[in-house]
Amino acid sequence: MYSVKEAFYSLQGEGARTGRPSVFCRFTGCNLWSGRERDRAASLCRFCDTDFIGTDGQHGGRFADAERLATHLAELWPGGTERAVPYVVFTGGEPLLQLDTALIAAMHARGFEVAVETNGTLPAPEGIDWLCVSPKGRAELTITRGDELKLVYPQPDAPPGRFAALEFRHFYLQPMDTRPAAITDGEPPLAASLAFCLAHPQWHLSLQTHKQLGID
Ligand SMILES: C[S@@+](CC[C@H](N)C(=O)[O-])C[C@H]1O[C@@H](n2cnc3c(N)ncnc32)[C@H](O)[C@@H]1O
Ligand SMILES: Nc1nc2[nH]cc(C(=O)O)c2c(=O)[nH]1
Ligand code: SF4
Ligand SMILES: [Mg+2]
Repeated sequence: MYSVKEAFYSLQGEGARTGRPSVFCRFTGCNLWSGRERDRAASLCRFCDTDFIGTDGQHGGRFADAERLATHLAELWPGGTERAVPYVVFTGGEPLLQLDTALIAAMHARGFEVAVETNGTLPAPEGIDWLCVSPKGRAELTITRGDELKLVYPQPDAPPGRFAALEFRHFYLQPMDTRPAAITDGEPPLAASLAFCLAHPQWHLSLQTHKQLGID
């Protein structure tokens, strides 16, 4: 059984594949925050910009097996795009609480490339085509290799230097959107991220372009 908060077709807004049309599957639940505002200040991840409670979002629901969820997600991909490789991004919440080899295989069988956005604290199943890890300063990172490391910046307890020697192909700083958590102290994230990237060119800037575009 899989619990999905919402699923939608949009453009990847972040990281190395920014701009790529993608089906997003947002799983319910996370291991670093309950999702309830009253628990935010005491959680391991405090700046989350996402509602991942329940299954009541667009195209959300509970799916009995991998075949049913894969069929549901594949229906969100537009027809008539013969030259595009279909692309699904599993996110959440924390997708590695639910994503398994059966679902990856079912998406591959439908022609999809499979991407994952994870906090990197849980083991990843085999077969993921694009792994994006976004470390959270207060949580132990157990995934130390992948395609892109996308660090929300600044996090006082997660300086970029801690991650710079890990085995990733791309290193991104993503300015923290302080609105969800009503964070008002500290340096402005965009200016701080820009300055850090210019001073440490291993790191590239990732903007959350979907927010600028006003899309999901
Ligand atoms: C909502 S998370 C879901 C996937 C997974 N739990 C994770 O944290 O990577 C998706 C992406 O949004 C980023 N993110 C969450 N809150 C953010 C914020 N306030 N500002 C910028 N990025 C944020 C996360 O770091 C992650 O890269
Ligand atoms: N357009 C768009 N791109 C995204 N990339 C990662 C997202 C996420 O919430 O994991 C996300 C999202 O929520 N929307
Ligand atoms: S950003 Fe990711 S790890 Fe942090 S609470 Fe949100 S879903 Fe969980
Ligand atoms: Mg998001």
